[in-house]
Amino acid sequence: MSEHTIEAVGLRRTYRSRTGWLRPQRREVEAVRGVDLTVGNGELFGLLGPNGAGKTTTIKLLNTLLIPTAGEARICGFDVVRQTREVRRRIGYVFGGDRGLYDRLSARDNLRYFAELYGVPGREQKRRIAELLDLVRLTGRENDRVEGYSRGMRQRLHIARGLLHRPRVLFLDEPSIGVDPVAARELRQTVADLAATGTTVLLTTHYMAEADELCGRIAVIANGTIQALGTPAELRHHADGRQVLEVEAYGVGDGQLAVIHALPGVREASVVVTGAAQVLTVQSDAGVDVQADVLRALDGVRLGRVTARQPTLEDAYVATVNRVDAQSRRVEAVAA
Ligand SMILES: Nc1ncnc2c1ncn2[C@@H]1O[C@H](COP(=O)(O)OP(=O)(O)OP(=O)(O)O)[C@@H](O)[C@H]1O
Repeated sequence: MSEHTIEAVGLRRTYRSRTGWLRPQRREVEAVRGVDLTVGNGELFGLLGPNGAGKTTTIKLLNTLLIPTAGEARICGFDVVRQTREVRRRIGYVFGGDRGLYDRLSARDNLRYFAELYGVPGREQKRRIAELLDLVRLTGRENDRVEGYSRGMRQRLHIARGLLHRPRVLFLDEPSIGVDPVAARELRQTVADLAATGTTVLLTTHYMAEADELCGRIAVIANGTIQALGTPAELRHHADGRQVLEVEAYGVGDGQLAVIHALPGVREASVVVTGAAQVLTVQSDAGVDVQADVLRALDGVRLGRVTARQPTLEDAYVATVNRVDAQSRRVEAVAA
């Protein structure tokens, strides 16, 4: 089992909570329902999925913050339940957002403080901190107070903090959440540089482009299970044999979307709101020209640009996630 840096077999986690006050009811959420995963040494692996898919729960099961309801996992050969100390020594955890740094201290002093906390030997601290400031491109700003940092800079400092004790594995949970596109690009560069140092990275993200650019392999997770796993190129094959029509529109309703979905040759149809406009994306079999039918179904809706294009990794992802949504709706209907 131990030739993999991360290995999970049949991982499950059910949350039990109570809702209501007068008549409390028990509620169970199966957040992770049997995840099998192996990540090799030095790999940059992405967990990609929509909100509530189970990404954070999976990370927390692997980094010992949560105990699995069933299944097992090992990090560098150590069991996450029975050998937590061994595991913790070898991992770092960085999550998106602003918490966890001391605003009134400089980056250097923050790192000094955490180096003490993580037991980095005194004689090593100075060199390690300088190395990390360099890696996360904060050299030159290291003596400024963190309160003046942008979100992207803070996030890079978080990464440096997570690496102080030279972990073999770094868990990065949604690193670019709330970070502007330019800063997100710098952040991605930091993650790529980090992977080049041989650290194994498990990254969760909503952003397809981020996963595509950075990750050697990606697992698409939805509804608590892995729906697709492979290199970005392999995942793109899920959309092979398809073509995509994109229509900018203003006011597409659910009824019209259902009609488009039912058209001959159409495999997926979804609407995303971008600013004032909607973008309707229709995936169809490559040999079938659905454009005229789609435009007819949109009769009365104000339309903008209409583009036909080849499928991207994002389309493959949408296809996978929509398939899961449809399945779970069917299961709910049967249960009702
Ligand atoms: N502490 C908790 N108690 C009860 N339910 C929880 C708890 N934490 C998460 N859940 C539920 O478990 C499911 C998976 O959540 P999780 O946070 O792992 O998803 P995620 O893929 O990380 O989502 P996001 O991208 O929104 O962070 C969701 O339905 C969520 O509501």
